[in-house]
Amino acid sequence: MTSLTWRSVLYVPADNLRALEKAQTLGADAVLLDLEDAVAPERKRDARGQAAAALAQAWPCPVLLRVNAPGTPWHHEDLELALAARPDGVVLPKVEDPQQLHPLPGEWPLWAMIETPLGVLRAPEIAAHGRAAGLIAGTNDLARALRTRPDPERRPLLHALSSVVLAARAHGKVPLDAVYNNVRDPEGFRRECRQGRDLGFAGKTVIHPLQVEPANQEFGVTDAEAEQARALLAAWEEARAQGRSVATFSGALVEQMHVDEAREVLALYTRSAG
Ligand SMILES: CC(C)(COP(=O)(O)OP(=O)(O)OC[C@H]1O[C@@H](n2cnc3c(N)ncnc32)[C@H](O)[C@@H]1OP(=O)(O)O)[C@@H](O)C(=O)NCCC(=O)NCCSC(=O)C[C@H](O)C(=O)O
Ligand SMILES: [Mg+2]
Repeated sequence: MTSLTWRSVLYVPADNLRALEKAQTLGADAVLLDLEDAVAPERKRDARGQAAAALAQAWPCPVLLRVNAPGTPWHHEDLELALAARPDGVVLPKVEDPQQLHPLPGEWPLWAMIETPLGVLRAPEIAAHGRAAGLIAGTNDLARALRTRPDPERRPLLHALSSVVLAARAHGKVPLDAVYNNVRDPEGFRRECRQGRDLGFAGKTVIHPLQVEPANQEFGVTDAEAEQARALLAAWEEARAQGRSVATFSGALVEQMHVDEAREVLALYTRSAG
């Protein structure tokens, strides 16, 4: 499954051995080993060692490594680990400038976290960077920096979330939605997944085993959606065979972009099933 079709990306604190073991079995489309905010300063070294051991194992999915930000005391050693252990990608927190991606060694794809006001404003330049594979929204840090009030509908953050999607999509990169902190609120989690999907995010970052399958469902393609896409394509083929340039399906206009979208839906459906 390519990163274009990651529905769930599971954060795992790299100092939590049990979580590292468990993460291999949970069905997330990708796993993100965290050396940053989920790991206390005095545990960074242990976390690095455990991340190295985890990356040496065979995983059923791609594994990303979130390093500490440039300018922190841990950044260089985190990068050395990344160079040696070769994760499938490196996640850089609190990116505010594309220049921060330039000096990074290695050849792994970079995932830039957009979680500060400046990061949001510069998201287009960051997404345009050649090594950026995608943008990840970080609403815990962003909400704090913006001094927003908590809002179950994320209204104070909608502009920023859409900016992340817009910047990533403009440059053909993958936008991943932020985490939902309440791991015991399945309804709220699903609601936020649906909102993220409506906004254009490709998938969601998650923090707990209970969030993996719901994210896979909400960002995946249902049997009914696949059937709908097939029927639209059939209506299109029929119209084209009759020499018409446009078609209607269920009473609505169908043009080439709807056909492209239906093909994308079916490709995602096939990849998710496999
Ligand atoms: C949120 C948690 C601290 C909850 O922990 P806990 O209450 O201990 O969970 P449970 O007892 O329900 O756990 C049940 C079992 O599941 C395993 N587990 C828990 N979380 C994970 C995980 N992320 N990956 C794999 N396995 C996990 C437990 O070990 C239990 O296993 P078992 O012993 O077999 O029963 C905790 O879930 C957690 O630490 N989550 C990750 C937190 C994290 O990574 N935070 C950093 C990213 S969030 C962020 O801030 C993004 C961004 O930067 C921003 O600014 O927004
Ligand atoms: Mg953060």
